[in-house]
Amino acid sequence: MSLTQTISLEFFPPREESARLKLEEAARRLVAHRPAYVSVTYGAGGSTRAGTADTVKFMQSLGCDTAPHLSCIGSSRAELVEILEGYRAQGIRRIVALRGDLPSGMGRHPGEVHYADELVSLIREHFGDVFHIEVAAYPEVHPQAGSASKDLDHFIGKVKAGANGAITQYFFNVDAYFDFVERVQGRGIDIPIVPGIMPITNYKQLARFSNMCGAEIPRWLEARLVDFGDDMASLREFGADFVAGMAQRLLDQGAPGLHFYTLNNAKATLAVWQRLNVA
Ligand SMILES: NC(=O)C1=CN([C@@H]2O[C@H](COP(=O)(O)OP(=O)(O)OC[C@H]3O[C@@H](n4cnc5c(N)ncnc54)[C@H](O)[C@@H]3O)[C@@H](O)[C@H]2O)C=CC1
Ligand SMILES: Nc1nc(=O)c2c([nH]1)NC[C@@H]1CN(c3ccc(C(=O)N[C@@H](CCC(=O)O)C(=O)O)cc3)CN21
Repeated sequence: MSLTQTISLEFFPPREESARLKLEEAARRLVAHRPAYVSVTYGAGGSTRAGTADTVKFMQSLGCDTAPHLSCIGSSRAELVEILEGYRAQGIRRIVALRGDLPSGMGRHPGEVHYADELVSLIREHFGDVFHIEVAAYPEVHPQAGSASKDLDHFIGKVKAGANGAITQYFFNVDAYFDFVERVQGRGIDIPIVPGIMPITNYKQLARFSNMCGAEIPRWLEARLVDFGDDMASLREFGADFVAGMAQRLLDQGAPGLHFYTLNNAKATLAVWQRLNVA
């Protein structure tokens, strides 16, 4: 790793007491390695806005630079501004600005702010440069995008609206990442685009989520993962080797850092780090 490459972590708000203890333990273990910042999801997997606020406070209590995710879908401008005012008052200076996932079965989504670029504009309009803003990027193309080029245009729109950096959807094809970065740079944009890294610990869960969010599991990788069946220990070992190999190539070929989707599980992320030589 070079000195400028950053490691950041993502957590999600727990839904119940046992999950809260798990999150707190995982966060303490991972934060000991001093990530550049941590992010906390909003609305993912049935979590609530209050859950994000609590988890954000907990991460701040550990001394972390903390970036709450903020989804705009279904919220009014006034609600979004109110949330941001609260964050500013509690010392938050970094936001991950997202559209958010559409509740399934809905057609055109309600609310006043429909896409992430409008949320970025709203933040800049009301708060100037108070917040450092990260947005999402899709090296394998967002599943709801009309085309790869339209998706790229929408990404550029978010940057022009004022985003400082981007975190990618997870992927298992390194070439897709570098192709995306090249296309963005070809449009004269040079914000850091940090690969989002998903540890592999559970094939069925990974397959379900990947199908939903449009991340491709390459055929050969899927076949290898399926082969482990119920042998979770071997699958985790193979998964950590694979993800670490990919992460190392990303760093070696110039990615500006790595953002780990920890899923509130310290072990899986630590297993990748051990193989990476970053601790
Ligand atoms: N780092 C993270 O937390 C990541 C989160 N996600 C999730 O993915 C979901 C999608 O959010 P974002 O990427 O922020 O949404 P976005 O608003 O940037 O894009 C969503 C979709 O709408 C299209 N689109 C964007 N602007 C448009 C416009 N003006 N007109 C027509 N179509 C437009 C895009 O091409 C894309 O298909 C979020 O729920 C987010 O949580 C995905 C990847 C990484
Ligand atoms: N479209 C989309 N929405 C998101 O919320 C999102 C992304 N993409 N990509 C990046 C990260 C990854 N996120 C994820 C990825 C997987 C699970 C997942 O597998 N959840 C489990 C439950 C996890 C647990 O409770 O331990 C599940 O079965 O759905 C959750 C959030 C959240 N982020």
